[in-house]
Amino acid sequence: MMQDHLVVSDDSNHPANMVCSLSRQFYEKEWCVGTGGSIAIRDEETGFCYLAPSGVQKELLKPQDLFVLDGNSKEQDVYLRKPAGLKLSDCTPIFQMLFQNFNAGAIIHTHSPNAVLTSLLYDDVFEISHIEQIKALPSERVNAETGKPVNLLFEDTLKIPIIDNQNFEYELTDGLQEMCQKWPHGCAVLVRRHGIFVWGPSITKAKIYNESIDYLLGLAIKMHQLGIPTVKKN
Ligand SMILES: CSC[C@@H](O)[C@@H](O)C(=O)COP(=O)(O)O
Ligand SMILES: [Zn+2]
Repeated sequence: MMQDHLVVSDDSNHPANMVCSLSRQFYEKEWCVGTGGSIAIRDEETGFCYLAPSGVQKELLKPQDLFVLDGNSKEQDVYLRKPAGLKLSDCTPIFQMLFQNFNAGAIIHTHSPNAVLTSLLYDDVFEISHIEQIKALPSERVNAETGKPVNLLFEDTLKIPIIDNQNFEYELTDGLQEMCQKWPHGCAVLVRRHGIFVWGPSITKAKIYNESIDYLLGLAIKMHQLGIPTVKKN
């Protein structure tokens, strides 16, 4: 029972197609090379979670390579689709923790060189302020009328916590969960000498957050080289 109908669709916005097309894009950006990185999407309507297999070249992924888990179930590993001969992403415990406990609709994990370098320039938290692009990222504030989160302002400071890497991906889950509890409005955690996890309520939002953060991390590295502080004191 391959359940191909769960992953085969003409719609380019179908989660299975999005995992594949974004994995290709992220390979081109050197965020997901040599099998590194992974993307997971939870379909808002069905609650089904689309996950990539482990240890494969992510830029070559096809929808038929994807696993589908039932995100509606209290049990962790209810497989709706399990491709033969493939193993679930090592990031799965982290993805499930973010889907279940922090309402993530999509998670992007990359080994972006900007993320790895930035994790070596800051101790516990990456910080940057007064750069226009931070306005693409969520703040702690909510809109009084809609109750929905609003984005950071130009003069706000974006903060992203950093945790230390471990030998195995699953060993990062508790540290990441701790940071999500400490920073409930955050959308990213850097993993030192490894990369970054970025999430959002949808894959569109997660992609915008990931791109914006990477742009800011790249700027921060150059600012360090030029001796410019990344947080502006008025
Ligand atoms: C280059 S191996 C990288 C893995 O250990 C891991 O960090 C990773 O990003 C992808 O794991 P995967 O199991 O292929 O989804
Ligand atoms: Zn990784």
